[in-house]
Amino acid sequence: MADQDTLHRRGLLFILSSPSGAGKTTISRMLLEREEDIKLSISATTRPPRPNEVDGEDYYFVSDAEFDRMVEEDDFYEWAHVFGHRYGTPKGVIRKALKDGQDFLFDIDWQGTQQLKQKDDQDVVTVFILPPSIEELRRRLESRASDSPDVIDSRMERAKAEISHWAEYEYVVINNDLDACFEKVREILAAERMRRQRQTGLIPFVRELME
Ligand SMILES: Nc1nc2c(ncn2[C@@H]2O[C@H](COP(=O)(O)OP(=O)(O)O)[C@@H](O)[C@H]2O)c(=O)[nH]1
Ligand SMILES: Nc1ncnc2c1ncn2[C@@H]1O[C@H](COP(=O)(O)OP(=O)(O)O)[C@@H](O)[C@H]1O
Repeated sequence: MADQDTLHRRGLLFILSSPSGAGKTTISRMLLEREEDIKLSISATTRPPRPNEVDGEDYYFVSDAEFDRMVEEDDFYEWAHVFGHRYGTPKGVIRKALKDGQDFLFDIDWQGTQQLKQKDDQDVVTVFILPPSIEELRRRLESRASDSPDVIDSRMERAKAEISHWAEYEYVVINNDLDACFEKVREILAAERMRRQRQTGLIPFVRELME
């Protein structure tokens, strides 16, 4: 947002994707806690909540019928089937807030990333988080202890498919040491905020020099 050290600029859509278990939820939470002026884009999903999840904070947990209605009413920027459930990004206030310089964080998969890039390539920044190894990915999924062994197996299969899309992203960061990974993600955000194309206003002395 505009202050004495920054020019007025458009907001950006900061997308973090990773195979399930690589750490994007953890990194998203750190970013929202420690970084000012970025809001989470909260998705709607037909998946049931996990015990620690809160409706309206982690997701909008909706029924199949409600999701159908939202699709019919064109309420989504994009939506996709993932693990047998549906997930979508409600348009809500996003478009207007971008103009005012509000940044949004998206924790979405490669399908959603492709759709958002098609709709709004200039505002999108894409970051892919990789685990240090496949074995470590399985360990993390097991340590999260929120899924049955069958679900973990299917998440591992899906992880391999998700990883095959890594080359479609602008940035790739390996989540080995959590704090180091977080700092890299934060540096990407800081640099992207300063891109000249995002600046929509000139400070007076620059405008005078341009005249
Ligand atoms: N396309 C799309 N994918 C989403 C959306 N919200 C979440 N996802 C993806 O759905 C997948 C499953 O999410 P979740 O059930 O929370 O498990 P997670 O793997 O622990 O994040 C993840 O890959 C998310 O990135 C959305 O709005 N659109
Ligand atoms: N760098 C890391 N080292 C060790 N464990 C991690 C690291 N990053 C995340 N984890 C743990 O791995 C599990 C999966 O992380 P999570 O953020 O839920 O992944 P995702 O959202 O990508 O599915 C969680 O239990 C989390 O605490």
